[in-house]
Amino acid sequence: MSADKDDKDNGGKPAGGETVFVPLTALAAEAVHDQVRAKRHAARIAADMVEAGMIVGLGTGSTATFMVERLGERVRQGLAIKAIPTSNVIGQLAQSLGIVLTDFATHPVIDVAIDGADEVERGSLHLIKGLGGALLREKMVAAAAKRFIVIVDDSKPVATLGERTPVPVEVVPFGWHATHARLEKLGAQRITVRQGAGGMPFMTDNGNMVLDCDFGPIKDAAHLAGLLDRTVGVVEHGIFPDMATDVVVAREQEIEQWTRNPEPNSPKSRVN
Ligand SMILES: O=C(CO)[C@H](O)[C@H](O)COP(=O)(O)O
Repeated sequence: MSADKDDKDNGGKPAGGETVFVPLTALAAEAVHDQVRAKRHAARIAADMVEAGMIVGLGTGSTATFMVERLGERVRQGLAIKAIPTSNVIGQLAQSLGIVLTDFATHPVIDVAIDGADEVERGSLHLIKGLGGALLREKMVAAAAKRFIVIVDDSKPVATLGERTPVPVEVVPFGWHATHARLEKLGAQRITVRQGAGGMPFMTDNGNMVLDCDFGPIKDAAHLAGLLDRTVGVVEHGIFPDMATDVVVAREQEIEQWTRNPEPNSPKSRVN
């Protein structure tokens, strides 16, 4: 139903009092705009924490892309860093911006990794990651980092992990139906094969498939992560328990920083 002139003169309600559904396009666009600004804000704050001489892990996704762009600006201004990217696309972007890439053979320890997330559990700082499909390299880079800064807009924090987001699970294509059955036995209520271009299954940079597993709210993330770690056919999964050292949550104007150390899980708020 659309609102005609009389409806508008009547506060959006037709003469009969029936509710009119006004198209939300403008409002939705505004919300998306706010979210983009928030992501850019969080990204900038984290990129500005990087210091000269550091080895930096570059995450994947839209928020991480803003962070890499900001690092590129800083490199153009003279910041000397080397980076390990978590995906081919981010590696290409970083190189195009003049950021020097390195690898684990040369630098097995990363000073700081900066990445987005799909969910951040308030308090524990456990994460779900991988809706962008880069979870394996993201976890390897985060695991090698002394400090792992997660950058999100305020749509990402949740009370319980799994509230809104399925757990992406990277599986070997060989025998994936058997892996699918094992994941169902672990309690996945709904499993979706991630789709790529042309109706084909999505393939990660490592040549694997992704099964998005809806476990519902996850009471014990570390326990489920352990079960997934031991599931044959699973290469990696998107539960990152106890890995984030810092989380930067951005709204349009306000920033919250949650830090695991020195006071574990204590939210520190400041307004920028
Ligand atoms: O885990 C990821 C990619 O594998 C991303 O960090 C996650 O999906 C968040 O993406 P965005 O910053 O675009 O919201």
